[in-house]
Order: sequence, then structure tokens, then C-alpha cells
Amino acid sequence: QQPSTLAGKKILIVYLTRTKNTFAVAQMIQKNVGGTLLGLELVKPYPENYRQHVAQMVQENRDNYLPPLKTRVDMEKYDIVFVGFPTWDMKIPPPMKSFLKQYDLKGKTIAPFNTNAGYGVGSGFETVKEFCPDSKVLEGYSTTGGIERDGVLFVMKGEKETRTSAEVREWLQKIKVIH
Ligand SMILES: Cc1cc2nc3c(=O)[nH]c(=O)nc-3n(C[C@H](O)[C@H](O)[C@H](O)COP(=O)(O)O)c2cc1C
Repeated sequence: QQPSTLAGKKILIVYLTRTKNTFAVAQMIQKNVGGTLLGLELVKPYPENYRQHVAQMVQENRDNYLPPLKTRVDMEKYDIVFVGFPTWDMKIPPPMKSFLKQYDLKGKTIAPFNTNAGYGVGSGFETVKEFCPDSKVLEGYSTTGGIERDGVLFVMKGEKETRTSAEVREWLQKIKVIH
């Protein structure tokens, strides 16, 4: 494991994923910094069908609905929280808003990361800042993931995986989590 410039700090890597691209980035982060991986699960999972999933999410955004989480975590144990999510509708996904709203992240350091279909993170990183006004929100990392609409699901393999791993390391160095 790499020496951490934040030695002694307890790290949580929370992520939301549907087709595992964001999960793959979460694993790359863990390889570099250690810490606990935590995948967000919902009380009522989204439909497996992509179009139904999109329709439900669009409605949730319209209603500003925060879906209840099944996942529980003792946040007091952690100092640094990595927050990973795919871009949905050019925004942060509703379940990640549920997470940010539910837990007290005051005084903690937050490092957001994202995968998307090529249109970028949208308003996602800004929303993290809005939900965490009393946290230190570091510069985020974003990369392309799947394009489920076109049948492209998991892409974090081969050359893409190698390149993304290198970028993740560079990002962790830039935000001074590792040397
Ligand atoms: C409901 C839904 C909405 C999405 N909306 C967008 C979007 O607005 N812009 C974009 O670039 N990608 C969008 N995507 C694509 C995902 O961000 C991309 O495939 C991402 O890598 C998925 O991460 P995951 O494999 O961790 O689930 C959407 C995917 C889903 C399932």
C-alpha cells in the first residue's frame, strides 16, 4: 500500500453504481489509499430495465425525491470520504443526494469522483458542495464510463482500465491524498 500523506486518517469510499464502472474506479482508489468500500443500496432498487430506470429517475428529480437507503454506516469513524457516482440526467443521482443529506459530513474531507457516458459530470460536483457546506470538498475526478443507451456497459478493462488507474493515481497525488 502507498504511504498516505493523511496518515492515521480513516477513509470511506462510498459509491453508487449500476453497471460497475464507478465501482471499478472506487476499487482503484482503494488500491492506492486503503479504506472501506461502501456501495449504496436502496430500500427499493431501481428497475433493471434501462428506460424504466431513466423514467423513474427523471420523475424523482422533478419531485426532488430522495429515495431511502438500505445502506447504513457509522460516519463518526471516518475522516476522509470519497463520494463516487455516475452522471444521471447530467446531475448527481438522487440516491447520492439521499446519502449526503442523511449523514453529517461536517468537518470531513470529501473527494468526489464520477463516471459518465461522455457528457461529463454535469452539476454533480457542484451539488456535492451544496450538500456539504461545512466540509472540505476537494477537486473531483471524472472519466468516461459506459454508454448503456447504446448497449455499452462495463468499460473498465484492458487499455481503458490501465489509463484510468494511472489518472486516478495522478488525481490522488494532485489532491495530496498520496505522495
Ligand atoms: C439513469 C441513467 C442516466 C444517465 N444519464 C447520463 C447523462 O445525463 N450523461 C452522461 O454522460 N451519462 C449518463 N448516463 C451514463 C452513465 O453515467 C455511465 O454509463 C456511467 O459510467 C455508469 O456508471 P456505473 O457503471 O457505475 O453505473 C446515464 C446512465 C443511467 C443509467
